[in-house]
Amino acid sequence: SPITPYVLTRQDVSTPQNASLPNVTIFATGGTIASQGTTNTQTVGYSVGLGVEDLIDAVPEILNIANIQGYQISNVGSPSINSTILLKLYSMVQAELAKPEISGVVITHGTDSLEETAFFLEMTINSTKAVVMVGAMRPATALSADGPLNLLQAVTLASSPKARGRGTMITLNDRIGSAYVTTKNHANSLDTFYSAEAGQLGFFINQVPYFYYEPAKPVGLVNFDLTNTTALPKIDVLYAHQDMDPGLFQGAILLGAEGLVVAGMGAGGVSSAASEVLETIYNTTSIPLVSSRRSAEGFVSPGDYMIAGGFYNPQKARILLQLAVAAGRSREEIREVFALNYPS
Ligand SMILES: NC(=O)C[C@H](N)C(=O)O
Repeated sequence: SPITPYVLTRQDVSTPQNASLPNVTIFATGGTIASQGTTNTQTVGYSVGLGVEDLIDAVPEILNIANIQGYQISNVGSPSINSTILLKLYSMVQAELAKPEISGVVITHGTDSLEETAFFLEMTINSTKAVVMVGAMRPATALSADGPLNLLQAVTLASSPKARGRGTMITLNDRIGSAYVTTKNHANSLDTFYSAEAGQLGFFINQVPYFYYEPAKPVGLVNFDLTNTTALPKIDVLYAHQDMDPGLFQGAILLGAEGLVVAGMGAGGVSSAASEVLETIYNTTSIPLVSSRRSAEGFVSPGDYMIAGGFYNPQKARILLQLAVAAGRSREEIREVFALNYPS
């Protein structure tokens, strides 16, 4: 069913839109940025409930930056974001960016799975306009809530001509990161999307985005056209550990998984028992098996029958595998997609 937009109007002037300002559309999905606690010191155990109009109304200053309209895509904690929501977001964002009058879009999202949605959009949206994902680590009711300034910065970024050609970006706590590599690093800290390895594109100084580099594309970037896609395949991530039950791999396949990502130990290690089961799956099915790492950073090298995840962490590898399977790529073609992010 069509979603009605919420348009923020200027209460102090008679004309709601300012023709000299860029137009930015906000898609709200839920998360801490849309959450409320019962006291202003509560920073855990709060609940999602604020709508896109509340988020926008809380920062009237954004009217000095852009003409804003907002759509409510979902209103959930980001662990509950699923491929149905992703496909809805994809088609609405793609359609919005195709409108000549739109400068860019902002997606408000819980931070827990924000990087997965961001990576999904990075690999599917076909536009040079800015796609900015933003969240918050403190609920809207907290002392020093971070959501309002994060949202103001996200709208500023989506309005900026300098943000074009940079793919999907994640902004939080003054930082601007590339969706291709940025990861949630800390469960509680405001600076959770800080990434020491790569992916920091810029920083806000007094709310002005400063980019360290000219626009550049990550080497492994691919574009999947989802125009005719109505569902995404089931891909599971299995986390390796001492005494892992190798039956979990077969169990996932029995439950309908069309691909598996293994969050292996170190640079992708699994026990010899697990490896035997995975090799049997490889030899008896055409299911793609991707080897990633439970270590926070690093590279998984190509070696055996497993498709090496390279630099992709398990959750990004899962999205890439999901898109490649949805595109009908064979196991060997999927290996080539992943190989784009290996050194050559
Ligand atoms: N900071 C956050 O947004 C966390 C929240 N649990 C979510 O991802 O929805």
